[in-house]
Amino acid sequence: MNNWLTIAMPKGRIFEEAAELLQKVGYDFTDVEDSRKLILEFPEYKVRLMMAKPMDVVTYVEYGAADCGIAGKDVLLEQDRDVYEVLDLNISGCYLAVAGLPDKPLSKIAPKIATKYPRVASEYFREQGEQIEIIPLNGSIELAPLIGLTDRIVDIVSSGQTLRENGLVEYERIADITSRFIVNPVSYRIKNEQLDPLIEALSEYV
Ligand SMILES: Nc1ncnc2c1ncn2[C@@H]1O[C@H](COP(=O)(O)OP(=O)(O)OP(=O)(O)O)[C@@H](O)[C@H]1O
Ligand SMILES: O=P(O)(O)OC[C@H]1O[C@H](OP(=O)(O)OP(=O)(O)O)[C@H](O)[C@@H]1O
Repeated sequence: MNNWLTIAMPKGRIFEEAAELLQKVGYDFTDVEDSRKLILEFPEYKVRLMMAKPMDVVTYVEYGAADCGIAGKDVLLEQDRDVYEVLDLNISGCYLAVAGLPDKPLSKIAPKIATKYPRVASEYFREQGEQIEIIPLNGSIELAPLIGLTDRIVDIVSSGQTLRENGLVEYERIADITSRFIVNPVSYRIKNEQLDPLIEALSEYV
């Protein structure tokens, strides 16, 4: 079993696109979608899938619990972990932006920013010369400016529907985001016979 490849897969929206891509290179994980199992084994491929929360994929890969995984660039920017980012899969495209109520200037002293990405937000505003106060949240970030909790949010935007339907506007765009194929540095060396062909095959389709 130790020559198997353990892949940390993000549950939810990325999984579907990632499974489609992996099917193109011969790995059919489509029936996984209906399962609640968290570890799934595929002897035919010598692959073990770990079904993880998207925010946790990089942790599993950094600690070697998974040899490789698929994570959004937002998570990689936020967590800054010791993994190799070997391929941009060009799936789950979105972007990180600063947003808030329209025509609302930033508070002069320590404007409050709600976000699931405190490190990204702090670095961004520091580069703008702004001293901010982070209000960390885990989801539905758009609520914060609506209830007067914060001046702005730093969150993911894709179609802009969530911002529009909540009367929020985008102020600045921080970074374009896609999902990336990441590898544990030790696995990259000792399992390169399995990893190199997979990365090579994927690179033909991204
Ligand atoms: N609206 C979106 N459109 C496209 N990609 C997105 C969108 N929102 C997030 N993503 C990407 O998908 C990844 C997972 O986001 P998602 O919000 O589904 O996960 P999560 O918030 O960790 O899970 P949950 O929402 O179940 O708590 C993000 O890291 C990001 O790269
Ligand atoms: O620009 P849009 O197409 O509207 O997409 C942006 C929304 O998508 C994500 O929310 P998600 O649905 O993942 O819920 P969450 O807020 O719990 O992360 C993100 O947090 C934004 O709220």
